[in-house]
Parts: sequence; C-alpha cells; structure tokens
Amino acid sequence: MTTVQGSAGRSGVPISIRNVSKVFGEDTEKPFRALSPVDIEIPAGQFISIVGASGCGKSTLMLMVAGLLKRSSGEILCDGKPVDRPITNVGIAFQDHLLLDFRTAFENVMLHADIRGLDRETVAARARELFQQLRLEHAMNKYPRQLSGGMRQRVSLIRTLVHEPDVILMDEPFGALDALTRLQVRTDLEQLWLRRRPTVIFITHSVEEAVGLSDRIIVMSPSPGEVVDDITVELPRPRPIVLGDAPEFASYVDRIHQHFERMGVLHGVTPQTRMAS
Ligand SMILES: Nc1ncnc2c1ncn2[C@@H]1O[C@H](COP(=O)(O)OP(=O)(O)OP(=O)(O)O)[C@@H](O)[C@H]1O
Repeated sequence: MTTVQGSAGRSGVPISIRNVSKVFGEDTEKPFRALSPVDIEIPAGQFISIVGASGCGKSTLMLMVAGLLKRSSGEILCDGKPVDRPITNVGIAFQDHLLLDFRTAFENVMLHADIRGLDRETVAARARELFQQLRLEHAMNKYPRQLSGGMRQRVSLIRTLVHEPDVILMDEPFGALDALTRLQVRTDLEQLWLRRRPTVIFITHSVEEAVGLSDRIIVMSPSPGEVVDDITVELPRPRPIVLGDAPEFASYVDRIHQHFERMGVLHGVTPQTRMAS
C-alpha cells in the first residue's frame, strides 16, 4: 500500500515546457499544425491560466504536459524529469464532472484511494475535511443524480485534490455551470489551492475567471497557437468573490481583450472607444 504524502509545507513542482509543438498526422499527406513551438517555465506552486480562441491548441498542450499525447518537438520536464509517459502525481479535471452514478459523492472522492492504493483512512479524513471546507457535508452520502450541477462539479474538485497531487490540470472545468455557480466554484477552488499550492495549469474561455484565479496568464494566438502575452497578475489573495469593480482587475481583463480584438478573435468596441463615447 502506498502512503499519502504528508502535506506540511509542501507545494507543487516546477514544470518546463520547452519548444513544444504539435502537428497531427505528421506522417500523412495532410499534416495539421495544431500548436506552434511554445516555451513556458512554470515555477513550483504557480497557478497559471491559458486563454485563447477555440481550437488554438490549449487542450493539446495540456494533454502533452500530462504525458497523454506525443509531442512533435521539444521537451517537457515535470519536477526536473522528462515527461515521456503519463505523469502520476496529478489531478485532472475536465468540463464534465465524470462522477460515477452508482457511487455516493463521498465514494466518488474515495476513488483515488481505491485506484491508487492509498491508505483509505488518511484519504477519508482529508475528504471529510474538504467536504466541510466547501460546506458540502450534507451531500457526502448522496448520489450524483441527487445533486445540482454546481454541487457535482464541487465534488469533482474535491476528488481532483483529495490525494494532494503536486500538479493539477484543469480543462474548462466550470464551462457547464451557470454564472453564479461559477463564481462560487472559482472561490472554492482558490481556497482549496491555497491550502497547499500545487502547480495548476487552468484552461478557460473566461478572461474574468483567469484573472480572478491566476498568478499568471498565458494568452495564445488563434490556430496554430503561440504565446502572444505572458501576464503576471498581482492581485492579493484570497480574492473577493466579486472582482468586477476593482480597477486593477478591469485593466488585466482589458489587456487580454485587446489582444483578442487585435487578433480578430473578438470584434466590437475597444476600451478607448468606450471611454470616448
Ligand atoms: N487527435 C487529433 N487529430 C487531429 N486534429 C486534432 C486532434 N486533436 C485536436 N485536433 C485539432 O487541433 C486543434 C487544437 O485543438 P485543441 O482541442 O487543443 O484546441 P483548444 O484550444 O483546446 O480548443 P477549445 O477551446 O475549443 O477546447 C483543433 O483544430 C483541433 O481540431
């Protein structure tokens, strides 16, 4: 049986993405370049978001970091070790919560203990603590069909974090939620992340969500994606649930929207014309 790592003082691990690109169908007559060479150095414990137009290669990049998809060039290091197979000390969350219908919320969270052969009691204690922290104790013994979409996604968050992974990869995890629930789940995620500060790569279509959550935001160009901006977000934590009125928040959001307008991803009124009108 594997023991769960002690959490005292631990944070995530560094990830290096060096000259990494992807061409699908490389050996065919119609190769398709999904990602231009990308370089991103992510320090241990950083919360980094990737934003960009649909199809620019965000998920492709994440799958390569997870070791689930072969690169066409470059190297990826996770905690200094080359990623040449699926990485293991990782929590992965996608848009679909993927809870098992026949397991209660608690037993869904305990899946990690079962699959990874971790000590059940240690994981169960941590799971109870996380349910409590997210004010979800009442949901522990319910089945997914008895929970709202937001609750299911929050249970899924607990499952992503319960084994205290060093790396968390999230691909548009809140995409299916309504705007209010999204705010709540964003705040919950920040709270959970602050406990141990694993390294997070977070893909989102919501610029506001990226600014609300991240230490740093990578802005990518349309397909084939390349990095067009690398923004450090210097807002204090924990961040308030409603950020909209803070001028610093708005200036980060505007900076990213301006990139999207320049690249033709967004069309409409620029901040300058907004101010002039
Ligand atoms: N297995 C594959 N074979 C061929 N092309 C693929 C494959 N997977 C992805 N693609 C293409 O690569 C490009 C990048 O896809 P990817 O899913 O990484 O984009 P994305 O930025 O995550 O998009 P979205 O925001 O819509 O999820 C897209 O044009 C997609 O159609």
